[in-house]
Order: sequence, then C-alpha cells, then structure tokens
Amino acid sequence: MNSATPGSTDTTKAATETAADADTATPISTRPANFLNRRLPTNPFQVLECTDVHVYYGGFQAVRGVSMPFAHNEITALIGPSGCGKSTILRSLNRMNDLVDGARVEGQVRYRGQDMYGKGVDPIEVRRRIGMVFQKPNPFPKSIYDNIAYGPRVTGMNVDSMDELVEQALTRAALWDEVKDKLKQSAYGLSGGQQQRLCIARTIAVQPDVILMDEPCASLDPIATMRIEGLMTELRDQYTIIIVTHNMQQAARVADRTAFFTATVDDTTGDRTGELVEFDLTKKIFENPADRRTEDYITGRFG
Ligand SMILES: Nc1ncnc2c1ncn2[C@@H]1O[C@H](COP(=O)(O)OP(=O)(O)OP(=O)(O)O)[C@@H](O)[C@H]1O
Repeated sequence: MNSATPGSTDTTKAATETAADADTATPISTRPANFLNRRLPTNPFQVLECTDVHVYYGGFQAVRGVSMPFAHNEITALIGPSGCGKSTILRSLNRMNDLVDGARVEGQVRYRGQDMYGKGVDPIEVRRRIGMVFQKPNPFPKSIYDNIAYGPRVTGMNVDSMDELVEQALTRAALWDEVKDKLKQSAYGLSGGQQQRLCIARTIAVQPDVILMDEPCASLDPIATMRIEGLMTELRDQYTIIIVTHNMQQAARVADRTAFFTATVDDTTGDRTGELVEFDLTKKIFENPADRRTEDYITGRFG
C-alpha cells in the first residue's frame, strides 16, 4: 500500500487525482437513476470498498466475508434485522472498532484506493476524514459554539476565522438560524433533533469526506427525522454518506443504494454471524430483489 497516511500531502493529491478520474472508475452497477429518479453517474467513484471483511469480537465472529463498494456523493443504506452486523461493518469503515476491546477486522477496507488498516495509517486521521454520527445525539457538555470549534482546535486545523467556520458548519447542518443568537449557551439546552443536527455540524466542522450515520434518527420524533433526512440529501452533494437504519421507509426515501444483511447460525461454532445478502440500487432492492431473504425482509415476512 501507499506508505503515506491519509491526510498527508501525497495522499491528498492522490485522492484529488483519483476523484477527478471518477468517471473512469470501475462501475458498481449499471443504472440510469435511483428509486427517487435521482440522476447518478454511470460509473461512480468508489470512495470506500470492503473486500472480504470479517469482524470478530474476541473469539466471536460478528460479520463474515463482506465485499461491497461505497460510491462518492451518494447515500448508501445498510439494512437488516437486529444483530446482523450493520453497525459493526459501519464502524469498520473508519476504524472505530479499534476502540472496542477485543475487536478485530480481517480482510481489506480501502479508502480512496488505500488500505485503511495498512501500516503507517493514522486512525485519528482516518476518523477525521470519515466522521461518524451516532444513534443518540451526544453533544459535549460545552456551549454550542465550542461543540463545533472543539474538533478544529484539537486536530490543529489551520482556521482563518473560527467564527466563520462555526457559522458555516451550523448553516450546512441547517441549524444556524435556530442557534445564532445563543451560541454561548449549553448544547444541552437544545431539543433532541437540534442536538443531532449539532452533532452533524460538529462532524462537518473538521471537513470530512465521508459521514457515517448509525441510526441517526432512532431517538427522534417524525418531524426531527424528516429534517435530518432532508439534511442528508442536501449533504450528499458534498459528502459520501453511509447510514445504518432499521427504518426501511427511510432507506427507500434517502438511499441511492442499499445493502441488505442478515445473520446465519454457523453449524460449527453456533455463532450468529452477519453477512451481506444483497447490495444494489435501492429501487432494485425494494422493487425486485434478487434474493428471497431480501424479499422476505422487505415485505415484513421476517426480521
Ligand atoms: N462491542 C461488542 N462486543 C462484543 N460483541 C459485540 C459488540 N458489538 C456488537 N457485538 C455483537 O456483534 C453482533 C453484531 O452486532 P451489531 O451491533 O453490529 O449488529 P446490528 O445489525 O447493528 O444490530 P442492531 O440493529 O440491533 O443495532 C451482535 O451479535 C452483537 O451482540
């Protein structure tokens, strides 16, 4: 693999060049449009790619043999029944599993062509480039302003005007108008939906490339959920978004492509191990899935 860490000048240059070559990259699948008739490039650039990824927690195999790409400027949804390894795979996409005791990832995860788990790769830089928004909004016990400014400060980002950066991040997360007059107040004073948009703004503030979202609307009411979904579709133009959701309607509403996972019992170990059943355009997954298990899940016959 390239010896440069993500974030080094070489890698950034390579990334830019690779992105410019997006139209010549390997196609994920041929498709003229998505479920919502959004026009998409025929040959999307694959920002991330899993190849035969297996994840273990100690001796327990949580996920087996996942291979799939994640396209640039698209939303990819990971769906499937509880315990099939959606969050585990999501966390392997920015080395968040490194923080879990006993967790081990085998196989390859490539980010812009580079082995993310390769020697010399800095996991902190990986997580800056590939940010994560969690199920429960988790603002820091700080002011709204400091929640946004924290990441750029600790990562030593070269910032001309922190005030401008804070405003931009909050604007992109569709929160600025609601908080601009109370930036110095505690983030805990915001509603759950506002807190989640603050967490998205906080993620954006360190200028990521990819945003991972682990059931970001699970603790929100329907109105806050609609705002976050609207926000996702706006952010897609600038970022690559990967979302884990239990809500199939949500996947159908926002995702360009969808991956369906399930868990099967290993006859030898007795473990319930997650695996990827099918990955395709969201429209295809919902209207004409190739695998019976996908169809059963989509139609509510199982899971
Ligand atoms: N930190 C951990 N330590 C040990 N086992 C874990 C850990 N996290 C997840 N697991 C196990 O790995 C398997 C996959 O869990 P994971 O949370 O990835 O599934 P999921 O599909 O996201 O589930 P859900 O939809 O319920 O959130 C489960 O059997 C779970 O118990």
